[in-house]
Parts: sequence; structure tokens; C-alpha cells
Amino acid sequence: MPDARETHHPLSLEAKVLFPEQASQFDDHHSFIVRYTASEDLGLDMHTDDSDVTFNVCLGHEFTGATLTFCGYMGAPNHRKASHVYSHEVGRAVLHLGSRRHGADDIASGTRMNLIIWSHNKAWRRMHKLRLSEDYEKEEGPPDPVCLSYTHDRDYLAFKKKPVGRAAGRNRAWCPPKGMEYEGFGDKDKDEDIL
Ligand SMILES: O=C(O)CCC(=O)C(=O)O
Ligand SMILES: [Fe+2]
Repeated sequence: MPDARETHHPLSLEAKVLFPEQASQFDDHHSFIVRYTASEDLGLDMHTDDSDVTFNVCLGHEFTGATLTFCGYMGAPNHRKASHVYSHEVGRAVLHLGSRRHGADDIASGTRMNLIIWSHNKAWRRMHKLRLSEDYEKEEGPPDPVCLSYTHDRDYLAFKKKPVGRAAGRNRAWCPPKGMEYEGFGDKDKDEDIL
């Protein structure tokens, strides 16, 4: 007999198959809608979610571009290496772990709206909360440029120019953590734009 709380979760059975540990139960969620269109937000910087499992359903409308690029898991040596580019289709959902780095690529035309459900498994997070100093592994090499986060990455400006239309917002750049840098990281965290 499924737990009464879980019967309300539209995709929990699928999540259990894909991620049996993280989706063993869901007891909380944070849900919201994202929207991208010319003259508003075009995309979303690389990040991980404050979720254990994320459900992302494309609601509409018509658009081109606006793919979702996935990289590695937070703290893994390939955290910032590209792994998959997902093309949204209206009416289709993608499920992924919150700890996988991902970002919404710029929309080329039209409008895309998606329902995002950040699902929480409180017992699992209590046991598996990543401790940056202890669980983080040294990066295997320089990041793939598509996986760079302007907000989070200390070395962003060594590889890419500041995204157009962004205010400051890099004062909390933490990635990679000190001591976990790839060979040759050098002084790439000097906050200077590339030429
Ligand atoms: O735009 C998308 O498909 C992803 C949005 C997202 O990753 C988020 O809101 O956390
Ligand atoms: Fe996300």
C-alpha cells in the first residue's frame, strides 16, 4: 500500500525506478514555474538544485533552443564535464537528481514555460548532505565551458566573458573549493575578464 503522502506525487513511481535511494520517500517539495522568452530571461546559469529529485515538466509554448545541458554530480571529479543535452518537448518531463549540475541554454525564439518540482526526502538528505571539505573530490581537469557557472565558479572568467546583462553577483563563487582544484588551476580565480 503506498504511503498516502506519496500518492499525491505524480511521478514518484518513475522516480523510484530511476533513483531508488533518493526517491524512497518524498515528504516535502518546492514547486515553481520558470519562463524564458526574448526580452526577459533567456536561460539559467549552471547550478544544482536544492532538491533530492527534480521533476521538470515542459508546459509550453512554442520555442526553439532552450535545451537543458547536464554536467556531472556535485563533488565528483567530473562535476563540470558535459554529459547530456536534453531537448524539452511540451508535455514531457525530465527527472534528475538535484545534485547533478545543469543549466538552461538560451532560448532562440518563442516562449518556454516549465513546471519545476524540487522534491525532498528528509531522511536521505540528513544522511547524505555533502560536506564540501570531506566529500568533495579533486577535479579531474579543466571544466568544459558549457558547464561553467558565472555565479558559482571561481575560474569562470578565465574561460568565458561575463554574460551580457548580469550585474555583479559573483561574490559567493566557491567552485572548485580550495584544495580541490584541477592541476594547472593556477591563478584562474583572479576576477579579471578574458581579453
Ligand atoms: O529551465 C529548465 O528547464 C530548468 C530550470 C531549473 O533548472 C531550475 O529552475 O532549477
Ligand atoms: Fe535546476
